[in-house]
Parts: sequence; C-alpha cells; structure tokens
Amino acid sequence: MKTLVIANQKGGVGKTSTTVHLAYYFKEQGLKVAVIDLDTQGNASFTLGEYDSGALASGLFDAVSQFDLANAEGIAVFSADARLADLEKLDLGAAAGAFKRSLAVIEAEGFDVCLIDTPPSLGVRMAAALLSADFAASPIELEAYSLQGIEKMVTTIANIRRANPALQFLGMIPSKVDGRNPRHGQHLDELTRAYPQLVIPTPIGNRSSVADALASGLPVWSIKRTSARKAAQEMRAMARHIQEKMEI
Ligand SMILES: Nc1ncnc2c1ncn2[C@@H]1O[C@H](COP(=O)(O)OP(=O)(O)OP(=O)(O)O)[C@@H](O)[C@H]1O
Repeated sequence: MKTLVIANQKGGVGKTSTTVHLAYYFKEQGLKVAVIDLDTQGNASFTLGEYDSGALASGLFDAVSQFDLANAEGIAVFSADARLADLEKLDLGAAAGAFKRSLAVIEAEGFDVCLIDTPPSLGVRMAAALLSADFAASPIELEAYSLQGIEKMVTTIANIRRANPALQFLGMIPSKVDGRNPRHGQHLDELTRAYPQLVIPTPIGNRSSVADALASGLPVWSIKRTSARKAAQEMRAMARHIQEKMEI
C-alpha cells in the first residue's frame, strides 16, 4: 500500500478537494482506496460519506481491524472526530508509532492506496502522518498570504525527511487559480522560479463546479454541465500526474 499525505498548514487551499478527487480517480482506475480524514471538521468524510465514524479515534486505529469491510470496493473513509484532537497531546514519537501501526492494519486489509487529508496546522497529526507516509503533496493558492506559508511547509517536509527518508515530496499543486488574475500568473512564475522541481504542472482553476461537486459529494466529472468540463479535465490531469509519480 502506498500512502500520500495532502498537507498545507493554510486553510481553504484545496486539500479536501484534492483528496476527494484523487480518491474517486484512483477508485475508477480499479484501485482499492482508503482515505484517512485527520481534520476534526471531517470535511473529506462529509464529502465522501463516512465509512465508520469515530473508528479512527478509538485508540487511534485499533478498531480498524474490526471493521466490516463489506464496502471495500468503494472508498473506505476512516474519519476523525473530536477525540482525535487528543493525538495532539501525545509526543510525536508515540503519535507516529500509533499511526504506523494503524496504517499496517489498513494495509493488511488489502488497500492499494491510502490518502490522508490533514488539518490546516503544523501540529502533531500532520507530523505523525508525514513521518509514516511514502508521499506528500501540497495544494497551494496563488495568493500572497498563501505563498508566504509555503516555505514553512517545505522546511517541515525537509525536516521530516531526516526521520523518514522514504518520504517523497511530489510538490505543490496550484489550486483555485484564476487565469484572468494577473497576480496569479505572476505568483505562479515566482513559485516556479523559487522551486523549479516542486511545482506540479497540472494546476486546478478556480471553478464553481468544483465547489458544487464537493457540496454534493461527487467528483467534478460527474457534473454534466458544459462549464464543469474544463474543471474535470484539470482534476483528471492532476490525478494522472500524481498516480504516475506514485507508480500505482
Ligand atoms: N478548484 C476550486 N475552485 C473553486 N472552489 C474550490 C476549488 N477547490 C476547492 N474549492 C472550495 O474552496 C473551499 C476550500 O476548499 P477545501 O475544503 O478543499 O480546502 P482545504 O484546504 O481542505 O480547507 P481546510 O484547510 O479548511 O480543511 C471549499 O468551499 C471548496 O468547495
């Protein structure tokens, strides 16, 4: 099983949207997909439909092995609830240990890929996920306030790689990009100059169809409006790129 953490300490940049579309895309490719929703607001769970509410939180994932996996052809969502915040009280070593054991349980259930949606903070949950994962990717908005934070994210990943050298940072996914906003073009150029290897070449536009799709729990390609077509192409191109990089 390969694990991918979707992380950015900034809120509202498209982490859940990316996670949800990757999950649907991978499922369509015939992969058995698990999603761990580490955000206590439970956004990915809300969008995808919960697999087993609260199971993630009980002893972190101890309950996972007791799940009825009858739904396993679908997307299994292991969702966070408020108790997961307790993980923030553990020291990082203990949290990462619990996380790794839990991933091993999920892997033993035959999942091909596990996507981990994280909360918008550089807390213990995000660090434990990064310490346990194979891959990370960061959706990013091309707004000044968002770009300021990305350096911190890149540094965090570099630090984590000292303890988890297997972690590969796939890069930043420019999200909610407004093609008519000159500032976005300028910021994309700056970002690409600063991190030439780390800007994923399949940006996602700022498109209301993506928000509409998420609100109805569907991927954007299930919306049959003409205006959703471009968004669907972009999401699929992004997902294909990530799939190639993960070699799944
Ligand atoms: N490409 C897009 N175009 C337009 N709206 C989008 C797009 N992607 C996401 N959104 C909307 O932007 C908001 C934030 O997106 P999302 O929940 O994916 O971000 P997030 O980084 O997971 O947020 P948080 O950090 O709060 O969990 C949502 O209302 C979502 O519907």
